[in-house]
Amino acid sequence: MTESLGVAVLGAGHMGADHIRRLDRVVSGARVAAVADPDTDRAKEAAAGIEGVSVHAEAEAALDAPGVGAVLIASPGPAHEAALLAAFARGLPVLCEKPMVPDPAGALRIVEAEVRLGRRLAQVGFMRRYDAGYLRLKAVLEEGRLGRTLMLHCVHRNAASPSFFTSEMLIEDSVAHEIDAARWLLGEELTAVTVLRPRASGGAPEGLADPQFVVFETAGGALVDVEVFVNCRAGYQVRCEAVGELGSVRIGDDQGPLVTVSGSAAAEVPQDYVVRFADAYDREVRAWVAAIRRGRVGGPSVWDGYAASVVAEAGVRSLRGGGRVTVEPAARPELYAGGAG
Ligand SMILES: NC(=O)C1=CN([C@@H]2O[C@H](COP(=O)(O)OP(=O)(O)OC[C@H]3O[C@@H](n4cnc5c(N)ncnc54)[C@H](O)[C@@H]3O)[C@@H](O)[C@H]2O)C=CC1
Ligand SMILES: O=C1[C@@H](O)[C@H](O)[C@@H](O)[C@H](O)[C@H]1O
Repeated sequence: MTESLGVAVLGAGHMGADHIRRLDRVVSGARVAAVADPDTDRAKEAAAGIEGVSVHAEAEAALDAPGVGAVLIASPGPAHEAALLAAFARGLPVLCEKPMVPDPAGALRIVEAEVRLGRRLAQVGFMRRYDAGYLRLKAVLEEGRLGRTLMLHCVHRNAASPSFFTSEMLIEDSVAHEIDAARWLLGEELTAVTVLRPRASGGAPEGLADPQFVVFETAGGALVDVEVFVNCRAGYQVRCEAVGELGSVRIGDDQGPLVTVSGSAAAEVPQDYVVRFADAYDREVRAWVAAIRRGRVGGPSVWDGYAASVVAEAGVRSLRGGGRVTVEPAARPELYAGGAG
């Protein structure tokens, strides 16, 4: 492919606007051809100054706009199923933000639709797989120096949650990242989940179960714990430590530059994911564009998206008082053969 890849971006909110900027200014070989958002003012603002872009209220109109050869879905999770099916119907490759489809039945419909096509068309936006720290952690585990991995300890804290956030979304939207990262790092499926609730923080909106402590069991007998705290107020903090038989490896403690002034020294803490994972999103979108230009789609698959939804749904049942809930996924189609993640 010699021409740049024309991308339709669906959703021009926080992530969509950031991906539009990235496609326009950071990633070579691609351009923003169309933007869709029911809030057309927001879409126009995100597309301002981009040559040749068209703006739409309806997602399907953007997919049919001139020059569109791929789709980046950054609308809210419940809108993803319709957008993925519309892209598949047009044979357009997709990068779909997580959660791919929050409801496992809908997620399975996406798997089945791609299997009917007989080839991969979609990549799911689990960007931790492109983060330098996570990649180093995975490399250490694969070297085998630590022996078998026994446990992962994860921390996922946001400074504040959006106003629409529910107790279930701490698992479906936030812990979704750790579910995928654990499957990918360990190469094992998560088979059971238990969600514990400490007392709620006074900093969380009334009624929100925040923080939560989530424990996953894996098929091979490892344990993964996740502290998720989406109104921690202090800043955005994502850490992961793998404990093996012979040692441990930990990422996420890197600080910003140390500023010393007026008798004290302090390091800056990023306030959100757009800053903390900026490099990972860049690498993710670059890899997606490069693969499409070579006629392929790689990265986290719709099966990975489905697996995350099934595990998260089990987590939601545990949160609602189900205790320890076992995960019961559908059979994995041949198209996605290989280990977990
Ligand atoms: N990978 C990551 O680290 C992150 C991923 N996300 C994911 O990105 C997606 C978007 O999240 P945010 O940008 O934070 O939400 P947001 O609420 O800031 O923006 C969503 C936008 O989508 C628009 N929209 C609603 N229905 C639509 C439809 N059918 N078609 C097109 N646009 C539609 C809304 O009007 C809004 O402008 C979600 O799936 C979220 O989970 C969000 C934050 C970080
Ligand atoms: O994906 C994300 C958001 O949707 C989610 O709400 C946040 O908790 C995560 O930190 C962020 O990476």
